[in-house]
Amino acid sequence: MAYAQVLSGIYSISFSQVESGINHKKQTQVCMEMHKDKYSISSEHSTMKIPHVLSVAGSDSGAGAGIQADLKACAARGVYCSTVITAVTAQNTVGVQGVDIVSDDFVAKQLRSVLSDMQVDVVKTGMLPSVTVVNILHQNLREFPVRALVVDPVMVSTSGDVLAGPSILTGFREELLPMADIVTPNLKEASALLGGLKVETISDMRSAAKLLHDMGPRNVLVKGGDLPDSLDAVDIFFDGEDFYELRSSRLKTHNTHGTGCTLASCIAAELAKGSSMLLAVKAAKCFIETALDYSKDIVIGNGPQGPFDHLLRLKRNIRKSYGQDRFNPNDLFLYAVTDSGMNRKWDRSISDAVKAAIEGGATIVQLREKDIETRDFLEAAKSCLEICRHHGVPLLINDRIDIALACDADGVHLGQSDMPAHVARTLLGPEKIIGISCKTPEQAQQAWTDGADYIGCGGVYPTNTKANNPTLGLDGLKSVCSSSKLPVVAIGGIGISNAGPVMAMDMPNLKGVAVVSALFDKECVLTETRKLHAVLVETAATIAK
Ligand SMILES: Cc1ncc(COP(=O)(O)OP(=O)(O)O)c(N)n1
Ligand SMILES: Cc1nc(C(=O)O)sc1CCOP(=O)(O)O
Ligand SMILES: [Mg+2]
Repeated sequence: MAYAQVLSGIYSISFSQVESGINHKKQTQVCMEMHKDKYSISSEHSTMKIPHVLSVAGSDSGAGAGIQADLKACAARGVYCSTVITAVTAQNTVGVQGVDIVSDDFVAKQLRSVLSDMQVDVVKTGMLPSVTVVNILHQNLREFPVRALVVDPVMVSTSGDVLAGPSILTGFREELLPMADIVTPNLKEASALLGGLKVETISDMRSAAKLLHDMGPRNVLVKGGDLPDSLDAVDIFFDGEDFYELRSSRLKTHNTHGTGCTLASCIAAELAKGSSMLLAVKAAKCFIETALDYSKDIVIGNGPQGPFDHLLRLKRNIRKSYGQDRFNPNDLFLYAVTDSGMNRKWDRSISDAVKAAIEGGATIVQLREKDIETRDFLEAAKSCLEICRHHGVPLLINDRIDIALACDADGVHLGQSDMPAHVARTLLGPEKIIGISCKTPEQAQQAWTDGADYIGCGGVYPTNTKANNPTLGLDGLKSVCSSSKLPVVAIGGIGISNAGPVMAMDMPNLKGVAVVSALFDKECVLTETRKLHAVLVETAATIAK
């Protein structure tokens, strides 16, 4: 019953773009009946609606991509997945040895079987081998509307084998893209959809996203995994108004077969659970990064490109896997920490300061409000949370677990004299982010044991913002980084002039810098954040060379 209530909450989240497609579900009723010594649940219809994705795609006998990847990705995200198989491929880690296309009639039959009966929330498409199949899908979606359509315009396998000819492009352009809530092409697919336009740089990706958006999909994600000379895997997300550059670290692994199918399926799964589009995309990217990292050394097959393991969650410590889902260490890249005194001095509200920092490129925000009333802190936290959620940026609260709980912030940052991390974990649960300040290797090791998600290490340089704060220097930062597996963010006296040398230390777990006065003790937060962001990006690019 509680689960049914939770789900009804999820469905109340509006999908304004797809409202016309909402499938009105039958109301269900449950009654608990007591029969002597036992309870039974009776209902006229089923009482638990499980989020449901229908994958319309080809089968991969090697099970790294296609329908098999979609099934595993949805299972990993806790979502039911039904399937319509459009083609059967004989495929392994070497390449595609054969393709047997399922007849158009039988694709139509499968679609009708599922859509007419099973209350699908989101349809995700992969390999669509002919324009006729696109027509059939289009007709079925008009007859059986769903809440969202995710189109992965598969044309070529990762091994380079062609899975759909150029004739499919007309079907995509004229029928599927105008109905799609998101389309997720890689560089080659974006170029093909745009008639051979060159898509080779981040700037090309932005232009391509805009042009593809003009074809009708509500959102576009151009995947830059194949970008040459890029330190990170950079994708461009465009929602028709704003561009977002989504970065994740590029992992050294050959086990990448099926990442495109998995990404699209994860987006579909998150949408089916009620997520907004940007959060769905971010969660999907984070899942891929975690799965690739977990699978980087597994050996399946003798070919150049192996599959990865979607179901790591089953094999890992539950808390850590939850942790990986909702916390992406790359979010520590530019960490904005507020200070009410500084914002008061410059006559702006906390929420205006936070908004400007995010617009300038801050990737995570901490409210560190040492001298305001609890009631005012809570109000400020709620309005900042709204801004942060809108931009997909996590919001943490300094010291005050009560405030974090009351406004449902994404987590807390705690110092050595604050509540111990393991107690905070018990109070906050497995999904919240916990950061711990550490100045020594011993504290860093304890933070890991206590279940923290990241370390804040400082003061790297002398600071006026925190009284009597010892300065560790770059050497102190290095020794904390080397003694922990946790991601680290450097803090203390960092600004535009000295952020470069911090990041240039190139410690693998040093993910970014946290700053207070460099952003907030300035007249224009937006300008200062942009400048610092540019310095960090430039340093990262230099290191990559
Ligand atoms: C990212 C980050 N790192 C360190 C700190 C300092 O936290 P703490 O030691 O609890 O000191 P106060 O901030 O509470 O004065 C931080 N806030 N953020
Ligand atoms: C809040 C805080 N914690 C520190 C630590 O060393 O743990 S230094 C610090 C203040 C950082 O402010 P600024 O960027 O203005 O120097
Ligand atoms: Mg503290």
